[in-house]
Amino acid sequence: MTPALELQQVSKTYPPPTTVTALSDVDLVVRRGETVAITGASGAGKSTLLSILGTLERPSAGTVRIAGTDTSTMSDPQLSGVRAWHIGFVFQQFFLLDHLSVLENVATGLMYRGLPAGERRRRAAEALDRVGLADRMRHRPTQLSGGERQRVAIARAVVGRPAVLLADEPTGNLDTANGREIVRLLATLRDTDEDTTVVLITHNGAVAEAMERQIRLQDGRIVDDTGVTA
Ligand SMILES: Nc1ncnc2c1ncn2[C@@H]1O[C@H](COP(=O)(O)OP(=O)(O)OP(=O)(O)O)[C@@H](O)[C@H]1O
Repeated sequence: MTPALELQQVSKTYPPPTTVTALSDVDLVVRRGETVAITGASGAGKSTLLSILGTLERPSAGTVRIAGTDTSTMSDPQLSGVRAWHIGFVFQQFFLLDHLSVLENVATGLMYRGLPAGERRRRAAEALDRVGLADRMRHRPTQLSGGERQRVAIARAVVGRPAVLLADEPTGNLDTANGREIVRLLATLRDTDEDTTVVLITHNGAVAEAMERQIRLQDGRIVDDTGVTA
C-alpha cells in the first residue's frame, strides 16, 4: 500500500543569518494507520521534521511525498489544499479562538472544504461528540479546562477526517492524567477512523511508549527507529 508519508534524503537548512541545518539526509517512511512518536533533545529537529511532514515548511533538499504524491513541484496554494484535505494539526498551545464558541472553533477545521455553514456545524458537532465534548459546544474555550481545550483542538484537527494527524507536544501543557486521556483519545481516533496515521512529538517517555513506533532524532538525523528492522 502507498505509504502515508515518505521522506527521501530530506535536509533543511534555515536561510541566513542563522544558516542552521535542522535536518540532514532524513529518510522516513510512515505507513498508513501507524502511530509514531518523534523524540529527541531540544533543538534536535523534531518540530522542523513535523513541519516538513505537514508541508508547512519546504525542505532545502530531498523529496516529500504525501499519500504517494510528490509535493516538491506543488505551488503554495496546492500545498494549502493538501493540508486542508489530508492533514490535521494539533499543537501544545491549543490555538483556539477565544471569541468563538467551541462548536465554531471546530467548524473552522472545515473552512477550506467548500461546505455550507450548516454542514460544517453538523460535522463539528459530530467531531465534538467523538471527543466526548458534546455537552460543551456552546461554551467558549476560556470556560474549559486544559484537557478539554486540547480535545477541542483535536476535534478541529480531525473534523475533516484527514489521513494524517500531526501533533507537536499535544500533552506538553497538561498534567499526567489529562495527558493520558489525550493519548487514549488519539489512539481511539486511530482505531475508529479508517487508517488515520498519527505522528506526534513528545518529551514524555510514557506518551512515546503509547505509540507503536518511536523515532529518535539527534542533531537533525534519525538515530533510533523502532519501525526499522535490521
Ligand atoms: N525558523 C527558524 N530559523 C532558523 N533556525 C531555526 C528555525 N526553526 C528552528 N531553527 C533551528 O533549527 C534547529 C532545530 O529546531 P527544531 O525546532 O526543529 O528542534 P526541536 O527538536 O523541535 O526542539 P524543541 O524540543 O526545543 O522544540 C534548532 O537549532 C533551531 O534553533
